[in-house]
Amino acid sequence: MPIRLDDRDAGFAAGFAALLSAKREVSEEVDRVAADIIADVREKGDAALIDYTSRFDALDLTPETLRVGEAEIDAAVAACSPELLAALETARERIEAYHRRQKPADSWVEDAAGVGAGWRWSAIEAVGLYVPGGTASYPSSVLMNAIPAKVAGVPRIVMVAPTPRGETNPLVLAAARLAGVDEVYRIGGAQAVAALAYGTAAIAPVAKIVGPGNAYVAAAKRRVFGQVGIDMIAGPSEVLVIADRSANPDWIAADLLAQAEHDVSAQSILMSDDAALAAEVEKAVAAQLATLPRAAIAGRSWQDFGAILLVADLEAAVPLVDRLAPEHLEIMTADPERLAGLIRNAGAIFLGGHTPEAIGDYVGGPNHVLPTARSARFSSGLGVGDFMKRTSLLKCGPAGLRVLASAATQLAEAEGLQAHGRSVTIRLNI
Ligand SMILES: NC(=O)c1ccc[n+]([C@@H]2O[C@H](COP(=O)([O-])OP(=O)(O)OC[C@H]3O[C@@H](n4cnc5c(N)ncnc54)[C@H](O)[C@@H]3O)[C@@H](O)[C@H]2O)c1
Ligand SMILES: N[C@H](CO)Cc1c[nH]c[nH+]1
Ligand SMILES: [Zn+2]
Repeated sequence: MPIRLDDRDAGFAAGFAALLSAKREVSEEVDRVAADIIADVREKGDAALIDYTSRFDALDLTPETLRVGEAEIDAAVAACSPELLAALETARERIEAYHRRQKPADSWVEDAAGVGAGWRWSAIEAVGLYVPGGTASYPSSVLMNAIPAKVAGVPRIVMVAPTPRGETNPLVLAAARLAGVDEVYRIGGAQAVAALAYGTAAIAPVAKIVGPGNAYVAAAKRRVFGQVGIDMIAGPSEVLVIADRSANPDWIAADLLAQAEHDVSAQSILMSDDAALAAEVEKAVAAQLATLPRAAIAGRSWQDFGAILLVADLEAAVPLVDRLAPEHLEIMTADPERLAGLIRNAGAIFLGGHTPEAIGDYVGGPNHVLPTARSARFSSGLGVGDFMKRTSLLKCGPAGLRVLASAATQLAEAEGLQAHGRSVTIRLNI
């Protein structure tokens, strides 16, 4: 049974707090397992990768077969139908056009003191893309990870993706080729994250790891942060649908199940001011579940983490949405833009009944790698900026230095740092 709460009930505050703190992913056990795997990969390198891939993905590899060869990628492209490759190309074009708009600009200004100051953006030298592949394969996630990296100008783009039982979805490899990925390795989980962070004999380390994955992947990314950069915590998928009487209950049910089918730890929530609509949605979820091939996964997610929140008034529900900070927020109300304008915390917002979140997963243009587990309070979806860093630039001539010297030396003195002050004044005596 999904959780049911009504903000007019006495127990609502406690029930909502319990919903917020429900642990869907990082349990201490998952974190401990990820830590052990990382330590093992650091110690034993490729041998540990081979061992874990055999254990978790039922695939026997050698140091030579960890990497997917160019001939295998050629064969995968050839195995995809022209229609599917055309769909992939449509997605690529739209995702690239959207991300080109994100490219940040350098800046340089010479101020009244004659001092020049600015910044310069440069691409990160090597990035690792995690593409999930445990219970489903994600060609779309290849594009969402690789295209912004390419737009940013990253010179070395490395992709890892598990291939359970050695079954590779050819479209994953075709997407890697289309998006310009440089190296592909058939490994996943915490072991792949560790290999990217610390390197092994077969895999040179990268400077940053991005991309979504299950709880083990998310825990490993948290653990290697510092050794490498990471984008965010993009764990099991989430959707919050906020709907009024104008919405179609069958469409809402379909969207709730679209996220639930990702993972037993996924979370789908409906928030509405209309109890009759909520009841219709619940009925529609049950009916549609019966016809889904991934009903076992979606059903468990809905039973364990699904929720229906009734609110007296949608506007007053805005602070609740901000506290949940969902990965995806769908607004199916008479005036979605107005409600969207009031919301601060959401990874991505989908406006109106004709914008199913799945369009954003594949071809909308915006990135589908988004912050989960309430991290949309402080982070954003993957973008070009995640693959770049900003270096500041400063230039004083003799006149500019003279203008700023007095303030700088006074501040140095106040901090008790005499060498700092002297490094300024020594230049004034010439
Ligand atoms: N937030 C986002 O942007 C976004 C986008 C796409 C997918 N997702 C999420 O990505 C996830 C994909 O998960 P998945 O499982 O299909 O693929 P995955 O590639 O993330 O995980 C598979 C790997 O997990 C490891 N693993 C599995 N069980 C383990 C165990 N008991 N101990 C140690 N390691 C273990 C294995 O190494 C395996 O290769 C889903 O949760 C989905 O919701 C999120
Ligand atoms: N909804 C996922 C992000 O939570 C992304 C995805 C890829 N393919 C299908 N869906
Ligand atoms: Zn999805």
